[in-house]
Amino acid sequence: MRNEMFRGIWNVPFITNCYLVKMSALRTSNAKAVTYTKDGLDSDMAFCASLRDLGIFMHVSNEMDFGHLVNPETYDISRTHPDMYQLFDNKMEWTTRYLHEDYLSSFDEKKKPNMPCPDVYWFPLMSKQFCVEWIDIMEAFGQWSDGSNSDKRLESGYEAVPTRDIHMSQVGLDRHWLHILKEFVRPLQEMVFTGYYHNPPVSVMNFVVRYRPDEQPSLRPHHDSSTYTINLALNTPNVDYEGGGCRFIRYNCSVRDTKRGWLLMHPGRLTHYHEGLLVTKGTRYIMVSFVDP
Ligand SMILES: O=C(O)CCC(=O)C(=O)O
Ligand SMILES: [Fe+2]
Repeated sequence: MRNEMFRGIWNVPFITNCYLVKMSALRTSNAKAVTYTKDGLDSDMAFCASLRDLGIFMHVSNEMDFGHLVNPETYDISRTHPDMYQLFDNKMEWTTRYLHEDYLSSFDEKKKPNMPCPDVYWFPLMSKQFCVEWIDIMEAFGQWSDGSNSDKRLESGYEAVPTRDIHMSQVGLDRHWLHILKEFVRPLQEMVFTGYYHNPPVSVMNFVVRYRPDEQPSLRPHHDSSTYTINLALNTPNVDYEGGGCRFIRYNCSVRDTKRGWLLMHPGRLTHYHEGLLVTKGTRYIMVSFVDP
């Protein structure tokens, strides 16, 4: 019943926390005996006992979805977009809200995967709402790195190709992001890079990059320290910014028309030397992971 294998209405001896009352049941004269107090019983027990004594029936229904009650132990209203942090407490709603509506279509056997450049794959992953809230969370946190080579967040303290970025560990979303990698990204990877299996994917570098003309407008050619990299577009070219995109130098092939919520997946080294193209106006945001360094 709780897992919705059955839908229906059940007559039950006890209800608690939250209920709807048909007022006419309580407007009868004997309903005056309904009480929340009875020796030795807590208030819910006392209430239900008095309803039973009066022959007033209680029911539980799962015929309709009424939404959910948040768990106040884990729902942290001090966070920007606390629902984003509810992945482990409220998985079903989280997935409905934040996974891209076309995510599953990538697994359609009749469909050929999108490959905008050689061995660069392109999949819908996260919803528009996810992208909007993810950017909000980063901007509310606001502590973008300074783009220099020294980076205290890394074990080595050194970043060879620095970006202006925020790491997921800084905003308490690293566990959530690793779960996304394991549950949603890994199955896509297994489909296109066949025979490579690594579960769970390992990733220590998970970050949002911000490109702006007056801050960091582009990223010089480099390899990533990854087996494969994912690069998720969080906003939209020619709407939120001009220019931008990712160029794969060996193939002289660029992806400029990136789509919000879609990820690019490409090998990190050797063949996929790449660069971040110049943003000439506005702000471009991407979420990047170096998977299996
Ligand atoms: O701007 C891009 O799309 C490329 C980003 C990138 O290569 C990186 O962050 O390592
Ligand atoms: Fe890169």
